Amino acid sequence: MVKGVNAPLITKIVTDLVQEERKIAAGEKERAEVEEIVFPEEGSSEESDEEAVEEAHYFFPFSEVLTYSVGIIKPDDVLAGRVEEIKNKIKDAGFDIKADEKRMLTEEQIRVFYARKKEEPDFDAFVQFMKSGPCHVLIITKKEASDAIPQWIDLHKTNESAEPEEPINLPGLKETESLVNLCDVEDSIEDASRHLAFFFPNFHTNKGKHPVERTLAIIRPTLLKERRKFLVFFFFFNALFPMYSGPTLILALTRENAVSHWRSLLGPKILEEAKENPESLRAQYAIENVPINQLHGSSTPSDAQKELEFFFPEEQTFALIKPDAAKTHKDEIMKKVKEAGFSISKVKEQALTREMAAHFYKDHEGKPFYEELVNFMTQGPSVIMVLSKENAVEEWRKLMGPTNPEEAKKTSPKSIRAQFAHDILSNAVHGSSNVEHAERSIQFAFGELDAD
Ligand SMILES: Nc1ncnc2c1ncn2[C@@H]1O[C@H](COP(=O)(O)OP(=O)(O)OP(=O)(O)O)[C@@H](O)[C@H]1O
Repeated sequence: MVKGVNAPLITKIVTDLVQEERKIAAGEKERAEVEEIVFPEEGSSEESDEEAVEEAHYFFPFSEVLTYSVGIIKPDDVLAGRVEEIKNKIKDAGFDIKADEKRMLTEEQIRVFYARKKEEPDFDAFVQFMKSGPCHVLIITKKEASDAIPQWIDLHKTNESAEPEEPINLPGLKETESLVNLCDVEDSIEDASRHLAFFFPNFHTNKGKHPVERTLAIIRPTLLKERRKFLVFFFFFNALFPMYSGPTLILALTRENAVSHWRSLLGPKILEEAKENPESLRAQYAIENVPINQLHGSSTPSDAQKELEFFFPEEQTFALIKPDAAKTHKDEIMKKVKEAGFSISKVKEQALTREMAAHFYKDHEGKPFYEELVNFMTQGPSVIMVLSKENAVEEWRKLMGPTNPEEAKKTSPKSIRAQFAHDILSNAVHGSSNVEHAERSIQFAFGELDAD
């Protein structure tokens, strides 16, 4: 019970507010402007423009490095169930594993990868050994923005030059084990990129002359309300994922050196200083009698990363290329995945067990096509992937297209199912239907089962 309050007045206020909300929802009234959120500006990270430019070459997103290596875990270690252990040691040594595929290597692949050893007397026997069982082919990167390869070279060199009794040891490795012994990696950057193209033709490393970078741009409420035409400007950037958060427009802008480029277009953050440069956007779009600048841009690539992760968090989904499509259209489908902007966080080729197929399709148990579906899904290797992107679950479903390829051809002719599906059962790809399913499937396919 509330005492000492003007109940009729409170009732009136609440009723008025509800009425107002209804009018806003019906589009009859505009919402009153809310107090502006002030974002930390460049001052929070006192870095010069030069430094920002300097840092900008570590292309965004997510501090990925430009150099990748291909590593091979040999059949004896795979047979002995040591793959996870070796992968963990690679990670503990500061490397990141971008992809992992279990494969039977062909003689050609072995001879190409180990070309540097071809003069060794027992090379043919070694090739036969490598063909004796499945290997794990890894894409390895260094986590920080530094080159992955030199560290492998260092390890290799140290290993070769050291006394035989004193192999280099990394923490956690047995005396006779070095990373070089555990997982073969090529010696040079040139070899690395050649092998990457050879083993993972569709793995996109973003190695361009002008690496693409992203930055966050914010158009503050007052300007947004007054100058909507300003948005035309963003055609000069590749403005992705426009999102309205109340009355503020938040954009992820993409181009080479996006952070420093956007900052230089904005001009100084202090309006008085900006006005000295009338070409600057902050000067052009200053609002009379409003002392705050109307446009925000990330100060540095690392600030951009933090801000973008906050406003556009990356999502993961579970995706699978079904057995018949994996056999016939794998490369084309992987290409479409890349072109749609997904990063492939994990990938492996594996034939589903009945248990796995039943797990992925448990909602369909009892349906007339269930048995046929499980049989179909277990008939050969599938390509199993974790895909990352903003809004990944929905985006992947959109890229897959409708379940039935006949419908897909009509409504989404560019979708994977329109282009590569055979029929409603054999429809090329699978994707989780929501984030919870995706998490469970990822755990099921790459967590517990991998550890077995
Ligand atoms: N009527 C049907 N006849 C035969 N197979 C079917 C039929 N309906 C669905 N399927 C199979 O079952 C799978 C799961 O069906 P669901 O309705 O969940 O489709 P989806 O969500 O588009 O596909 P997925 O779950 O594979 O991503 C389909 O991908 C397809 O292989």
